[in-house]
Amino acid sequence: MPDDLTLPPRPDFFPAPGGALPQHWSKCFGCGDDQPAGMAMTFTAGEGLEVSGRLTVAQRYQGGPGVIHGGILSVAFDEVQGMACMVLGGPVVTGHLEIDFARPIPLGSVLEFRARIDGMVRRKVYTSAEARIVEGPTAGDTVVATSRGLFLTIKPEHFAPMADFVDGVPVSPFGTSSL
Ligand SMILES: CCCCCCCCCCCCCC(=O)SCCNC(=O)CCNC(=O)[C@H](O)C(C)(C)COP(=O)(O)OP(=O)(O)OC[C@H]1O[C@@H](n2cnc3c(N)ncnc32)[C@H](O)[C@@H]1OP(=O)(O)O
Repeated sequence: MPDDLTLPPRPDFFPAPGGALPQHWSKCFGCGDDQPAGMAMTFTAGEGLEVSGRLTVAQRYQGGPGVIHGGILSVAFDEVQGMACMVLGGPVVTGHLEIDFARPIPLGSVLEFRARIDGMVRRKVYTSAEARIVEGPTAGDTVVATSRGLFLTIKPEHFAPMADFVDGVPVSPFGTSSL
C-alpha cells in the first residue's frame, strides 16, 4: 500500500453502528433481494469505517466435497469490501481482489465478514476483510479466510456503455449518486 493514504470521514447519511446497510443494487448477485439465483448477503454498519456482512453457505455453493467453493467466498469478500466503500457516497468498482483461504468452510455454516477502508489516494480505495464461522459445526473465533481489495471510485457514466444490457433499474442507496 502507498505511504500517502488518507481515511475518509464517516458521513452523516451512513447508518449508526449496528444499523442495516441498504442494498447497493437489488439485482446484485451478492446481495440483491430481486436476484433469486443470488447469495442474499446482508450487511450492517460497524464502528468507524467498518462494516460486517453475513452469508449462509447453501448446499449449492459446494466446491470440494462438503465445503464452500472458493469463487463463492471471493464474491462474498468482493461484496463486503465494496459495501465498506459505501461511506464514500458514490459508486466504486473492484480493480484488484486477493484472498487467502485459511481453513475449510463446511456447507451449512454461517459466515461473518468484517471489512473496512484502510486508506485512499486519489481514486484508489484500499480495503481489507476477514471471515469467521459464527454458526455451524466448526464455529469459533478462528479467522477462516482473509482478503485485500483495491476499489476505484468511478463516475456514474462508467456504466453508460452497459445500458443496453441492464436487467432492472439501478437506484442510489442513499440518494447520493445516480447509481
Ligand atoms: C452510495 C453509493 C453506493 C456505492 C456502493 C458500491 C458498493 C459496491 C459493492 C459491489 C461489489 C462488487 C463490485 C464488483 O464486482 S465491480 C465488477 C468488477 N470490476 C470491474 O468490472 C472493473 C473493470 N475495470 C475497469 O473498469 C477499470 O480497469 C478501472 C475502472 C478499475 C480502472 O480504470 P480507470 O481508467 O478508471 O483508471 P486508471 O487505469 O487510470 O487507474 C487509476 C489508478 O488505479 C490504478 N489501478 C487500476 N487498476 C488497478 C489494478 N488492477 N491494480 C492496481 N492498481 C490499479 C492505476 O494504476 C491508477 O493508479 P494511480 O496512477 O492513480 O496511482
